[in-house]
Amino acid sequence: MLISKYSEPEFDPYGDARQTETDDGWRAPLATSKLSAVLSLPGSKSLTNRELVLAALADSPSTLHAPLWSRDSELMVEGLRALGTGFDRVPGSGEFGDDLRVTPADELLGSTTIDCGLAGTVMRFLPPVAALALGPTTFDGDEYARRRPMAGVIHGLQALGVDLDDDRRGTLPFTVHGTGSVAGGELEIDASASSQFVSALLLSAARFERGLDLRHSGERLPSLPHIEMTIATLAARGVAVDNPETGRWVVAPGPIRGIDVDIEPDLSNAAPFLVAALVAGGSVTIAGWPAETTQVGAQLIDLLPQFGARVVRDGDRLTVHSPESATAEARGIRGVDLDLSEAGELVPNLVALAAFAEGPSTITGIGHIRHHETDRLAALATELNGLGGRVTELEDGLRIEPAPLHGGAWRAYADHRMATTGAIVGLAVPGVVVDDIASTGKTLPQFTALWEQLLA
Ligand SMILES: O=C(O)C1=C[C@@H](OP(=O)(O)O)[C@@H](O)[C@H](O)C1
Ligand SMILES: C=C(OP(=O)(O)O)C(=O)O
Repeated sequence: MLISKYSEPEFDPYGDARQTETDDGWRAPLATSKLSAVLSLPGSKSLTNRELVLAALADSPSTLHAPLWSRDSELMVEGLRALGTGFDRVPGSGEFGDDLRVTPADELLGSTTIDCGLAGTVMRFLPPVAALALGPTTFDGDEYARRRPMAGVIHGLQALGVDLDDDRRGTLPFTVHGTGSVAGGELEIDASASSQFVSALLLSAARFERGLDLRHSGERLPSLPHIEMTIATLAARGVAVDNPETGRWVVAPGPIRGIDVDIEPDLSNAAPFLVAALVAGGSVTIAGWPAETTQVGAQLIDLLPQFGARVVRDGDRLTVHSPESATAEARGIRGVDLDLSEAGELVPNLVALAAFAEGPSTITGIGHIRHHETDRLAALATELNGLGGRVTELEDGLRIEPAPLHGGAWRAYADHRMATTGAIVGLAVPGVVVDDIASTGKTLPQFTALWEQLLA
């Protein structure tokens, strides 16, 4: 359990979830009538953690309005605080917690240890920051975090001349021996395993003495919208990223501006609620949907209609209605054939939807999600098949065939999106028990409370 170092009220990333857990797990509630819910969601993990890093590297203080307060953002704050960054909670108008004032350190200082938990953004985005700090910083995390790929960041920093001691394992734990500056310059990395390698280096690049001329050399580059998000957050702080050709990014050295920034609601965390409209029937509305965004969750607007949903936007409200072809006997969900290489983090929830479709689905381009919080391809196949599903693992994806599901245990593997996927299945299948619903605290500590609101 993570103890917040903030002043009162203490922040508990597992608060709502813990209250609803029993000894054997969380009994996923069954939907007993059609949904008609309007929900608001807390801030985006990807935006919050980028803005925290950039605020810490900026030349003046920043304020984050309506940031995410969750395990991943807490770990990012604690990591940056350990390097000397100042944080103050300030009352804000957000529904889900205070605003956050970030005061950059005069000089970043190492001689510390950073706990990355299971957060990809923390383990990838902070080592370049630690390289800019004076003194050694040791990185470690949860047990499974030691299996998540880090090579692009580790070898990338080493190639830039940073003294990084990783016992040649290419994973956590490792120590960055920061000297207060990074030379920067030309660099080639393979980011096939995670777009976060590219984002990590770009976020700190303007603070390198020669900036960065970064090339990606691998066969594929997953999660491109997340790199676009990195570029957009840098641009808002006066850092231009030149993209002269596919797979190459150039950043000139220069200041990163302190700014006040509104954090958008997390659109990937909208996925379980929107998917629920198709599984349980009825409609689900998310309030506060941004007019424009770089979040990959926005792709749900085009993805859900492929399963048969009707999606309506009305100002800042996005509503998903169950398929018009739905009847009292059938949900009317269509099977799909999708390449989700850009939207890997949406896969678990969409696979649950495919499990209720009338025809088979194939989802490809997602080999990299074997390196997310768990091997998501194996986890999804194992858990759905354990409930009677017919899911086959492909080299870079999954094939899902229609099959009647029955209740039983659903393992979350400490993965927030596996936990929410179990909740979706449990909407329509009686007796699904999720072993670790508290893992939703990684990015959405309010998950179980919002799920109750969804079903109210
Ligand atoms: O930069 C980010 O905020 C993220 C990038 C993606 O990582 P991968 O490229 O490893 O899939 C995504 O899946 C993850 O949830 C968040
Ligand atoms: C892959 C994910 O997280 P992380 O930021 O830890 O990579 C995710 O949230 O789906």
